[in-house]
Amino acid sequence: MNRNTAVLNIVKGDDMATTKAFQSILSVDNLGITYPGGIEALRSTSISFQRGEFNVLLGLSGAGKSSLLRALNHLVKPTSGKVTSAEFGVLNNQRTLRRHRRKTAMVFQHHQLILRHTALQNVLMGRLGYHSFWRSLLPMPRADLELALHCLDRVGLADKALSRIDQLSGGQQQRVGIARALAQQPDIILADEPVASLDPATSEKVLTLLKKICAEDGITAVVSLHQLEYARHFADRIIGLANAEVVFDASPTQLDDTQLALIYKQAPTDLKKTSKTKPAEDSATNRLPSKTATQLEIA
Ligand SMILES: Nc1ncnc2c1ncn2[C@@H]1O[C@H](COP(=O)(O)OP(=O)(O)OP(=O)(O)O)[C@@H](O)[C@H]1O
Repeated sequence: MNRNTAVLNIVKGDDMATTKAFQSILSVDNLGITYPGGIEALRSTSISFQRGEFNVLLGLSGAGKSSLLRALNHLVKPTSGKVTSAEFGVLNNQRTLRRHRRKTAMVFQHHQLILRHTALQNVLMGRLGYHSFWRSLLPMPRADLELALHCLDRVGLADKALSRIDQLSGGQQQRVGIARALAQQPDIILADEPVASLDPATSEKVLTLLKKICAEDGITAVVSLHQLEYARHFADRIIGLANAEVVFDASPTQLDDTQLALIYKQAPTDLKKTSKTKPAEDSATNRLPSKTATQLEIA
């Protein structure tokens, strides 16, 4: 069943709780992204993201995941089509964009933290969007400090508040990245390959934390991943991209070998041979097994 049909059917059922669960928070309409030089990263794509949903973007390298994700707050400018925030409207002017960005936090693969600053100072950066340029030159208000400490506590790093980022492990750094996103008090978190630099055990911990926090705070997440097993495990909804187009958009339970073949452009029989092993099973080396579906995406 097409996802939109499924949503409509439920909404028609007049179940108010379910209707609320499917409230759109952000949508893209006929979105196209073409980079200078004519590389088409996204072709006329329309998607509606629902409040509180944990969305995972899957696809081969170059499929268009980062471009779509970054277009959601205009870090990449769409060439055609539009992005609409349910709260602030179409992102077609600076004022709307600023308001939308303030409530849309980003988590990056390489954290984008300032290494020689403390964890607390980095988390406080999440508050900058709430202050004027001039105000941000002064020490941050006490309420912001308390909020930043609370965010560090939620990611289990209260005791590292005064540690420099370059004294933390990769997993701890990413948790600081999540705390900084939280300090923004966002409605939406965009996470671009947030666990690509982490080992499997740490990746699972970071994704578990991100999912838990989003569920607790009703945050909508759009997360690009290269690991199929994590997508299956954590996503409420998987959006599969191939060749700059959405080729799959449904719950993980509907992602069968035929659909995977569309995303990874392989024959379903080839996928069967390689899609069974789970990433955590190769615990001896703490690396992904050499022939798992998780690596189909990386190929
Ligand atoms: N700044 C850019 N300038 C020109 N072309 C770009 C730029 N960024 C991305 N592209 C191209 O756009 C296409 C989509 O790239 P994108 O980074 O969105 O894919 P992706 O699915 O996120 O890939 P990956 O998983 O490797 O990050 C690719 O062909 C890529 O080379």
